[in-house]
Amino acid sequence: MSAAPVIDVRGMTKRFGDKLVVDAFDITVPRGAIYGFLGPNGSGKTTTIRMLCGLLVPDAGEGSCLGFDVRHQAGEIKKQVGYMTQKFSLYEDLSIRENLDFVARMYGIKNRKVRVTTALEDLGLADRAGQLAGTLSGGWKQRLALAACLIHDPKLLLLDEPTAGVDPKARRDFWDEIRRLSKTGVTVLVSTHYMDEAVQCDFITYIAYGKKLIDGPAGDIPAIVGLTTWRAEGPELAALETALAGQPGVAQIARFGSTLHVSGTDAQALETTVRAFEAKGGQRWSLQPAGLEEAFIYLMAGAQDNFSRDAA
Ligand SMILES: Nc1ncnc2c1ncn2[C@@H]1O[C@H](COP(=O)(O)OP(=O)(O)OP(=O)(O)O)[C@@H](O)[C@H]1O
Repeated sequence: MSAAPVIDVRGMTKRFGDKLVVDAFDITVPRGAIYGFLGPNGSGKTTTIRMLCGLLVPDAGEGSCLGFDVRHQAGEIKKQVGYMTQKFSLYEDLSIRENLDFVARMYGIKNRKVRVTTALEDLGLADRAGQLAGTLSGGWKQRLALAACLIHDPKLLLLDEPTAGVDPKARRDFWDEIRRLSKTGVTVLVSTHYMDEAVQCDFITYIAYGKKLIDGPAGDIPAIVGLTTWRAEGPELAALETALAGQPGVAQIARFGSTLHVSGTDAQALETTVRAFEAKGGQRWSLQPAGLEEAFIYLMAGAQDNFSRDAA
């Protein structure tokens, strides 16, 4: 029997004043999946996550999270979800151990001391358990935050831009941990602005202005976005890039190592442009299977603050 989805909601809607921040959002997240949540700043990702874990009451919409009704069983959901907020939300003037112990107390964990000690060991921080959280680097703070949101063994992790501002090595370590958790059956919904994180997800959903625009298995996203990509190799790529900008069919030019990937959604117009450049000689051109990287760059290229016009 296939397991029921861990999140299954429809029509989730939230307004703040007269601003429609999340507009009839649907999502179905299978058990054990890593689901990437992408979108420009201010597109409603945090608001959606907060509705899913019972911290915000939706104005409309229905469904379940971990088998509990999102509208009427928020208390149950909160107990069983691990939510890592965008901003470090632990106590900077408590030590690492004290922070974990505090969170473990809140969840009423049995064998609290043992659990905290295990979490410290898993975190690689057992030697520095007495260090104040406020003195940790960004990467270690993020690991501490992850350990805190795992202390009650949640079956669902909601991670809101968990690696913003941490270095690539810490990000890789973090993702190794996320993949390990996913293999044990933990389900993960993670919002991100990073391509190297998006490519690690099994599914991706993309929202803008509170509306879902794209949703599907990560491998299907390039086809859904509908990009055609041509690859140019050879000398003088910087000059080529400048010359290509704004040409018919060229929506995006991205440098990948020593090649240029030129993409657009109008395959015909793009090919006409590419053939014209090819005829001039200089670079070798080949059609490149559409990849998630190009699709991600394309989606995020329009990523300005969605509601910035309202702030004026
Ligand atoms: N409590 C609130 N009261 C009023 N407006 C809010 C509130 N919370 C969020 N907003 C607004 O709702 C919109 C969506 O915000 P949200 O934080 O959900 O977006 P986001 O996609 O998570 O953004 P980011 O990627 O920058 O974290 C923004 O315009 C934000 O200013």
